[in-house]
Amino acid sequence: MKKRRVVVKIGSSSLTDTCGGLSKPKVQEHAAAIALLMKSGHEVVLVSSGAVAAGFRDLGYAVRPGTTAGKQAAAAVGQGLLMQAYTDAFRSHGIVTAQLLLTRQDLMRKERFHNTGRMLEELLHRGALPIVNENDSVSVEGITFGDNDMLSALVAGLVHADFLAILTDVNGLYDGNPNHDPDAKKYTFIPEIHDGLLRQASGAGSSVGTGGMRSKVLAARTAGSLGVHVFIGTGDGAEKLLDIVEGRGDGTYIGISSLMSGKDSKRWLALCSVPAGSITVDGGAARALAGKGTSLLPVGITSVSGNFKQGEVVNVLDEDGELIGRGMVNYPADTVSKIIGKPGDEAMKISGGTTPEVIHCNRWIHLKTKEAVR
Ligand SMILES: Nc1ncnc2c1ncn2[C@@H]1O[C@H](COP(=O)(O)OP(=O)(O)O)[C@@H](O)[C@H]1O
Ligand SMILES: N[C@@H](CCC(=O)OP(=O)(O)O)C(=O)O
Repeated sequence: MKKRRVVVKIGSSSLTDTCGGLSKPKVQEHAAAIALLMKSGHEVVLVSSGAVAAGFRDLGYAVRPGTTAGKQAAAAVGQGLLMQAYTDAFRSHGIVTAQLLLTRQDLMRKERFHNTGRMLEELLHRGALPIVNENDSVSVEGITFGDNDMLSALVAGLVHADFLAILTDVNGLYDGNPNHDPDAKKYTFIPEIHDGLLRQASGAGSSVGTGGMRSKVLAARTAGSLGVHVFIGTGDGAEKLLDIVEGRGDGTYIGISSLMSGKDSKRWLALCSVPAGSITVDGGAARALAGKGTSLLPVGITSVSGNFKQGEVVNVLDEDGELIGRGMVNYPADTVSKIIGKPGDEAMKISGGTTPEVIHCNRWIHLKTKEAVR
């Protein structure tokens, strides 16, 4: 896989324990995952929250302070603790850390913006890990970044990152807050952010997080406009970030289809994707898919199995049940079931979609059975 420049954003909820306060085991787990990503050849910039959450208890606050002065004071204590924990954790992996505290003005003025960018380039060139946070203790109310989700999107644009991974305490964007609505459904793949998605995302889920899912979706939109692809979700263990950049993360990918362009896309479909179901096609469709440049249309489908969602990957089988390939679907399983065997116009009327293709040829790989991985 291509070596990528990745910005990783870690929220307060993923760094603290249940009573607030920094969780060293969590810091160490993130450090192991970032170290593995760097050792695999990827360049990483870390945007880390957690200064206020790490500092408020030592100042005698029972909960995260609400006043500006309280947050600034807690951040002045917590930022040092946060960096100390990161520096210790990364030293054990032989990685040098660098602290960068930004205020909004640093990115608003062109000269400072370029200086910051050059400095980050130098750190990356030297193999160090820049760790960025807002300079909370001196940031002036009204001209802050608002939250670190937006800061991470701007940093990703500044360093021309390929990918922004936003790690949080929930495994992706749902069509409602899953902590309140047990029937909320998760999006695995979103081509781009539209206003309807913003309406489905609400505020913070923990007592230490600030912006909630809404600020992540807004950040994803900004990152997208800067040409950066985004993942929002979670993960465990040292492999989690490698899994995320290779398309196996537990969360929502935004704009990932173009990230996985050309050969990378095909390789990911073949090797790394985990099929969420299968579609069986008739002989005509099987022959067409085996040739070049053909998309899968509903008219060639004979049955559907599994409860896959839009944007997930499915196995495509011939009438004998043999695997012929794998592709990313434009419609969820229940919609595909309704348009089986239908001509394009009728299928679009039923699905309400803008394309009759169930799998576009750019998101399809033809596999011989013995090449199949799962
Ligand atoms: N549509 C949604 N999908 C997923 N999570 C949501 C949604 N709307 C609101 N949330 C909430 O957003 C929270 C994550 O944001 P936040 O608490 O600010 O985390 P962090 O500290 O990682 O930035 C989740 O725990 C969840 O309660
Ligand atoms: N800069 C602040 C974090 C602000 C913030 O956006 O927090 P979060 O929603 O947990 O990412 C801090 O370090 O405490």
